[in-house]
Amino acid sequence: MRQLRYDELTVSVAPSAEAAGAAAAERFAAAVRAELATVDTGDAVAVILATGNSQFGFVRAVRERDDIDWSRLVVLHMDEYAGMTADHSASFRRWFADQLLPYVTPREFHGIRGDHEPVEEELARYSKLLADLDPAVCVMGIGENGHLAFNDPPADFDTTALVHLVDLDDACRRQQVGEGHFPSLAQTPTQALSLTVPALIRPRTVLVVTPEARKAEAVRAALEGPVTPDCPASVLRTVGHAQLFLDEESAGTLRDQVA
Ligand SMILES: O=P(O)(O)OC[C@H]1O[C@](O)(CO)[C@@H](O)[C@@H]1O
Repeated sequence: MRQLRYDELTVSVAPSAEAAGAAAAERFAAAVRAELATVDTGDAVAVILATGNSQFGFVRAVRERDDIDWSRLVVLHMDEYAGMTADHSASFRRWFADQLLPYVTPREFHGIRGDHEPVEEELARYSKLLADLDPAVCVMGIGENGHLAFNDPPADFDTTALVHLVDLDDACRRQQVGEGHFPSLAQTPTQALSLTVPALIRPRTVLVVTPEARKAEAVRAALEGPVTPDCPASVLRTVGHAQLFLDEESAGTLRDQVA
């Protein structure tokens, strides 16, 4: 795996999406073991995990590992469409029900109830969970528009909120149609509940898994462009405890291969 560095950010380039996910899963397992060693025996550690096609390599690798004590992990996630029921095929809670929970049994899994009314109550509930559990590790992806969770550009880097209601931009919504989650743009939700950028980068270990050629432009902007809310993922270059896992395709347009 090639190692690059952009400002404070370590970037690892794996030969394939599967290898990038496996490398992130190995780092995740090590970070979890280190965190568990710092708490009392029997106590749990909270982690934030992402969903989406970019996370398949990671989730497939992490659920097969035998060195993660899931009984001592509390799993949170980072976003859900507003109004979305948990059984809809595009629901991010459904993603966990399909991709992770049949394979491993965390002590607790807390889904974001996108369909809860009023939405302010759900934002407050999830914000309190995050504040109380203080997650130690976050694993996420980068969207085609450079977003982190559902923080589309321009993202708020300075908010003191942990979870907020956001409008989804057309690029983000088009990606969801392109991936087959919704039949058309008109049927794609326009709002979501999302962890904020400060909440996503607050954990002591931040692992970002972003394979595939369709992410290459967002990756190039995040690493080689300015650090700006117009490219939300560029904030990762200011985070000393983050590591980005690419494959050769998503790293394919990087001009300055900084060793
Ligand atoms: O994996 P995808 O679908 O490319 O998405 C990248 C990021 O966007 C989201 O799917 C939606 O915000 C995140 O959960 C994920 O980390």
